[in-house]
Formats: sequence, structure tokens, C-alpha cells
Amino acid sequence: MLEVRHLTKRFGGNVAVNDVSTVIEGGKVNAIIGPNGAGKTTFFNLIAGVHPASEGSIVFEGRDITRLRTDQVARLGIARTFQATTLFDTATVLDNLIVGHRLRTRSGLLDVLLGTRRLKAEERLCREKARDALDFVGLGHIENRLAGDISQEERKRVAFALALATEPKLLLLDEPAGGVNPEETEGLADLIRKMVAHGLTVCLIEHKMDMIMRLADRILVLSYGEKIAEGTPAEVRANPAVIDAYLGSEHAVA
Ligand SMILES: Nc1ncnc2c1ncn2[C@@H]1O[C@H](COP(=O)(O)OP(=O)(O)OP(=O)(O)O)[C@@H](O)[C@H]1O
Repeated sequence: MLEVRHLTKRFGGNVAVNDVSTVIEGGKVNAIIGPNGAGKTTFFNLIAGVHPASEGSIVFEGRDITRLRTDQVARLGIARTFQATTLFDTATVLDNLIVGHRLRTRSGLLDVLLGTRRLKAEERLCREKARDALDFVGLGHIENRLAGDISQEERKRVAFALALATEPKLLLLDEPAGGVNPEETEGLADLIRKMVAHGLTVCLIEHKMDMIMRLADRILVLSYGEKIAEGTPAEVRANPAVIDAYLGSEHAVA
């Protein structure tokens, strides 16, 4: 589905991603792990068009997307979530979804000023899509609650819903279970499985190894910007290079 070839990103003298080649496989849970500062978020930012690559290429469904901007990448069907989800805390959960979706729909300023039929039709569609996305992530019952009043785990689900409302093919999740308890982590893992069962492809960055080992079909391991291993959870767990990379770091592999 997505192929990365010899991808490199330098920030001044610092090589954040160094000659990484890999494949994100369609219909699977792909995971990226690695110690802090390994280049995981930078790797996502390169795919999403946030940073231009220094070298290498990114091909999505046969199309070279290396030089595309974030909005162009999003329109092709790649959505991402962030480690921290910024919401309008004084607006309802549903309104947050609608605003998020409107930013990606087509009416121009003229439509808004004139209140055109197209705008009204888009607003209706937007509301429906927002509700569908909230139902999918299990938050339909709190659509009228203020975003400032919801739990961390619910915020994570809203982040998923925001990404889903754009109807992506590939979803990039940056620490989807960061800051939630083990029980909630399992609930979010179930939701990720459900997204894949509905035909989505997922690629996630996560520090919670127990979750990754149970959830991922494939794992890419980065260390100091370089790919040091990839494979199934069992292959990665048994790889001496991976064990070395994690020794002395705060995260254990097993
Ligand atoms: N915009 C930037 N400008 C300069 N250096 C950056 C920038 N973004 C990341 N880096 C550097 O690139 C390296 C990789 O950082 P990155 O955030 O991608 O790692 P990470 O694996 O996501 O880390 P973490 O697990 O802590 O989130 C680090 O040395 C970081 O300081």
C-alpha cells in the first residue's frame, strides 16, 4: 500500500531518519517502535507531508507522494492523529468533529457568505459523517458533552473519529494509547482491530510494548534514525539488535 525507499531526513547536522526502506502493508496493523528520539514521529511527518524528505521517496498506491503537501496527502487518503489531540474544549464533541471535517470539505468563502445550497448540503453531510465516526469509535452517547469534560481515553477516541471522518485508506496513529490505563488501552486496541476489519490500514507508533506485541501484524524498529529490524512481533522480540537498542533505555521490549 505504501512503500518508502531510502528515506532520509536531516535537520541541520542531525539525521533524524537515515536511509530507511520499508513497506506499510494494506489491511494490516503496522507498528513502528524504537527508543526516544529514534525518528518515529519524523518518519510519520515525512509520510504526511509535514517535512520535505532530504532524500528518498514515498510511494502510496503506486503514486509518488514524496513532494506533496499535507492537504494533498490527506486528500489521497492518508490521515494521522497526534500524540496530543487539540480540541475546542468549550465546544461539544460533535461540534469538534464537524469543525474538523469542515476544514477538509470543499465550499469556498463565497459559498459561506451566500449560504449556498452546496454549503447547506455539505453541512448536512458533515454532520452525518461526524455522527457516523462518533458511533464507530463508541462515543455516540457523549456527542453533546463539552470536549473539555471528557476523559483522556475519550479524547483518544475523538482523535480517531476526527481522522476517520476524512474517510482515509491509511491511518497513521501517533501513540494512540499514550496516557491511558491498561483496561482502556485494551479497548483502544479493540477499536484499532475493528478499523482494520472494516478495510482500513493502520500504522501506529506506540511505546506500550505489550499492546504492540499483541496487536501488530508487522513491526518496524528504528534506532538513531536507522531501521534495525522488521518483521512479526515474534521475530522482532527475538532479534538481538532490538534487544541491544532497548538495553539501557526506559522501555523494555518484552
Ligand atoms: N523539527 C525538528 N527540527 C530539528 N530536529 C528535529 C525536529 N524534529 C525532530 N528532530 C530530531 O530528530 C530526532 C528524531 O526525533 P523524533 O521526534 O522523530 O523521534 P521519536 O522516535 O518520535 O521520539 P519519541 O519517542 O520521543 O517521540 C531527534 O533527535 C529530534 O531532536
